[in-house]
Amino acid sequence: MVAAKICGLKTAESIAAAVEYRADFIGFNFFRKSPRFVEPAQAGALGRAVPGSVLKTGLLVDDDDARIASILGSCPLDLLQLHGSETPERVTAIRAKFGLPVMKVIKVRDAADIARAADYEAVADRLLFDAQPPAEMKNPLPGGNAVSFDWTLLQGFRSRLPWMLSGGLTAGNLAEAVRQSGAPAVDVASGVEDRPGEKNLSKIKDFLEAARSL
Ligand SMILES: O=C(O)c1ccccc1N[C@@H]1O[C@H](COP(=O)(O)O)[C@@H](O)[C@H]1O
Repeated sequence: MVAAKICGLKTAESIAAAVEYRADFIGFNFFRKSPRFVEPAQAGALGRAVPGSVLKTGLLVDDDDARIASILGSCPLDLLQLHGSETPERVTAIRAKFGLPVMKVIKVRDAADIARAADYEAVADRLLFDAQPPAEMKNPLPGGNAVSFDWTLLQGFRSRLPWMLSGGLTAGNLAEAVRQSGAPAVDVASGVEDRPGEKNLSKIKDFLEAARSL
């Protein structure tokens, strides 16, 4: 079994499916330019239906303290996912100010990117490896682009921190992604959707069942 996070949830139905099929984490996306963006007040209301055993994650991209405080004022969260270019110093500051665990995202194209994870070992609580979008992609998001990287780059990766794999995962490629990377946990946004921002409940079920079967 690998732990699983379903990210970019913004309806009661998709949250109910994630809870029913035993997601370990759910993610609310607070990056305004994303098709998965959810208003913090709406996320706060949706979050009331999430049992305490499922960690509510807030996806943030290079937000300042005022915005993070404002989000947390409307939406209690268990984990902050920092998906921008936050430095180790910024991660330290966010963690100290808000008193919440932080998952720092490392965007991967080659082995040098994996090595950058070491910069966050002492300051983050978790790591998440996502793909860097290819240079030719037009208007990529900072994540959630349904793009994978070479999973074998993570083979033998060791960290004192718990870590997750993301980037272009689906129920169909999950077993191979976990086999090649050794990931103990996985995260998905696009791979459980019909269109950007539109979750498909059957795909959520299939993804979570696939994760539990590994
Ligand atoms: O999903 C988004 O719209 C998004 C926007 C900005 C930053 C990150 C975003 N999503 C995260 O990206 C990865 C990969 O997603 P996908 O499965 O390839 O679509 C995942 O960790 C999402 O949490």
